[in-house]
Amino acid sequence: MGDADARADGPGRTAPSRRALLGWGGAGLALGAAAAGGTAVALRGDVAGTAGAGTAVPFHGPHQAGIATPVQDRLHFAAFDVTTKDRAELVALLKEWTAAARLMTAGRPVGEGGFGGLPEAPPDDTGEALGLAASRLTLTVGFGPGLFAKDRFGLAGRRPDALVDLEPFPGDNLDRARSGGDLCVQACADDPQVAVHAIRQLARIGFGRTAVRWSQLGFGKTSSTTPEAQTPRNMMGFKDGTRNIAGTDTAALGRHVWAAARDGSPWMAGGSYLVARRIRMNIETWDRTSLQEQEDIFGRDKGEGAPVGRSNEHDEPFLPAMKPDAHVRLAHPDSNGGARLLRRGYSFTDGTDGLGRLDAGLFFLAYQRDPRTGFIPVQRRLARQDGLNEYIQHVGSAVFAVPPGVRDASDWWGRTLFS
Ligand SMILES: C=CC1=C(C)c2cc3[nH]c(cc4nc(cc5[nH]c(cc1n2)c(C)c5CCC(=O)O)C(CCC(=O)O)=C4C)c(C)c3C=C
Ligand SMILES: [Fe+2]
Repeated sequence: MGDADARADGPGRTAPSRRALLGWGGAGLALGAAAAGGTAVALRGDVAGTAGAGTAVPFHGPHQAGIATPVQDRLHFAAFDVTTKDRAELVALLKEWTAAARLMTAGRPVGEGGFGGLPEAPPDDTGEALGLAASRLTLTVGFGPGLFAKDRFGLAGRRPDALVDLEPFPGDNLDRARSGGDLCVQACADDPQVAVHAIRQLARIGFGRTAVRWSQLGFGKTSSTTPEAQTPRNMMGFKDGTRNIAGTDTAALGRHVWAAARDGSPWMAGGSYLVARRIRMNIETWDRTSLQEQEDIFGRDKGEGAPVGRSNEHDEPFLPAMKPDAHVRLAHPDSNGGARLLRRGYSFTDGTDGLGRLDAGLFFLAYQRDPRTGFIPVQRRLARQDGLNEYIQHVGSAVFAVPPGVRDASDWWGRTLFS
């Protein structure tokens, strides 16, 4: 039995899965190959007639899907602590996660499915996505700094210099319970149930080896990688993502997003670095702020999204025309030595804070080739000078090395790191 066919059913214990016992692994390989071949119509269901239809995003490729691929409507992001101390168990987990992700992104249930198997055992798949379309589900995995700690998994010498611990920025009010993590999985889909189902299956497969540390649901993407499409709006009502890096801009992606072997960690070539920040908005205060003040704060108008002094959203910003503390002026590459980020964040509303205010904001996700020349210099400037700071607070933070894509049906998340 291979690593991928062992599943933990308690701390330190592994048991053969029903999938392994019944030998369904070949079906996963065939589906992975189909997904790799290009856009596919994905059917999720155990038996003919229960399946939905929809588009699947190819799982295999040089880069993980979910970075430069078009942004979906919904997010479920989860950070995990690795609870096993055993490197072989961690490798087995990553292989099992890869096999499950390959199936789910192709619109298939995990393992043997949600019903019809051995009546004595729980089904391999929890079932809530049966009959739903693939919904452009992408699953993107990342490795946090803790994974590379000395005397843990023998990875200390492989920690990329770019995987820095983020410094505290002025104004941060970080909640440790919503920060950090050894592993992360970003699940994006057009159907929230599909994204939530995917994280749930991975958490379940990881039982005994990982535990969910924190998670975040998101809606209403606040940035897109498709500039030709309508720019989405954030919870402050402004178009967000106008000057994002496009998923088709291979030159900008190569320069600012994809890590290269020459950057110092060859295992990361084709990967990227993710910074996640949970940013709470004081929307009740914002809602009492005049339109002029709101527009000054961003340096763009609220209707069209045009930069100050210009007429159209995609006109080139003229920074000297903006207030010195305007967000766009401070975040623009010209103010930060050319730094550019691929933003992929989502809005969130997580109930209320007990004081009559919505716990709402932006779950900021940014991919870059190196946070030391990407997020960090931009955030240093914003944290000190941004007029937006009066209305926002950073309450969660994490950074992850996002390895290259899974090449084919025999490959797995993290192979280049562990091999
Ligand atoms: C450190 C990076 C950034 C953080 C944190 C951040 C928070 C944040 N941003 C908005 C809303 C908008 N941001 C816009 C542009 C923009 N923001 C950043 C970086 C961070 N934002 C960059 C690099 C840029 C692009 C600058 C440029 O090249 O012109 C815009 C304008 C539209 C757009 O281009 O996307 C809005 C609106 C919020 C609400 C927020 C925290 C809650
Ligand atoms: Fe911004």
